[in-house]
Amino acid sequence: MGAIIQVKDLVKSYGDFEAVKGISFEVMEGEIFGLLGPNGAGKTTTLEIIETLRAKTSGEVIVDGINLDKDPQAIKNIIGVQLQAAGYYPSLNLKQIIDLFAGLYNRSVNPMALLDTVNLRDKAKSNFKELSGGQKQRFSIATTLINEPKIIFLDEPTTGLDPQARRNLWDLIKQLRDRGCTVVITTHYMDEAEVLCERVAIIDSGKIIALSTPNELIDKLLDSGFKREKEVKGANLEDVFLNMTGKEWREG
Ligand SMILES: Nc1ncnc2c1ncn2[C@@H]1O[C@H](COP(=O)(O)OP(=O)(O)OP(=O)(O)O)[C@@H](O)[C@H]1O
Repeated sequence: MGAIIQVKDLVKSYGDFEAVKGISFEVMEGEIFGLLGPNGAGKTTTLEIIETLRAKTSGEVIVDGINLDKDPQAIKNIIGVQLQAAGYYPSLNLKQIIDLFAGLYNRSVNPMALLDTVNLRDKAKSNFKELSGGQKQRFSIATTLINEPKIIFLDEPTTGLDPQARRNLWDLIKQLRDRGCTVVITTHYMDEAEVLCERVAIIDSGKIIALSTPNELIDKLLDSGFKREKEVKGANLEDVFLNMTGKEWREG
């Protein structure tokens, strides 16, 4: 499969400050691609430029053969973007919000089937503000799927979730990939990137400093003679926690 996203020499300046300093990368069709980097590295800026939500300073972005400069609307039609929670209508219930979005996209969707995908069928009649943090995250992922996108963008989708909810969201993201969706994700959790991503780009101060599979990056570090200071045990505290509290969703 070929590249579905091509980014070439992308630059973004905010006034005198260059937040993205000429980065180039490709995302392959059907992969889960991770953008990793410390706070302020330029991940969200890069993502929002590709999503057509922020103007770039220079460079080229092509999504599924569509040039961002020529037809941003055509790009919008084939992508799913996880919206900020604050963007939802507080007085509508989940089913009504899905119906509303489906109308905006001019798509016919089965709201209950969509809620099943993210394990929220029981909450169909609840308002968004009545959901827990994990439920809100899952619902926001459900809304990215309404227009049956070829690519979905998830900006730190598991931040603030408990270990059960994180693992279940990982399963959901893998299922979307298995259904043919390309997924671009940003995260600060390296365990998440290692489990989910076929390839990752590490961004630091607006530049890509590494781009490969997690395995290759780890092997390269080991080849350089790297050794952990503390010997690693066969399990960690998260394994203890999950073993004692179970892996099922905790909040409906
Ligand atoms: N609208 C803006 N105006 C001015 N500077 C901005 C603007 N948006 C982002 N920046 C700056 O650009 C840099 C990159 O920000 P960006 O949000 O892309 O980083 P990030 O990698 O997503 O960080 P985080 O992990 O904290 O979300 C930061 O130094 C930030 O302060």
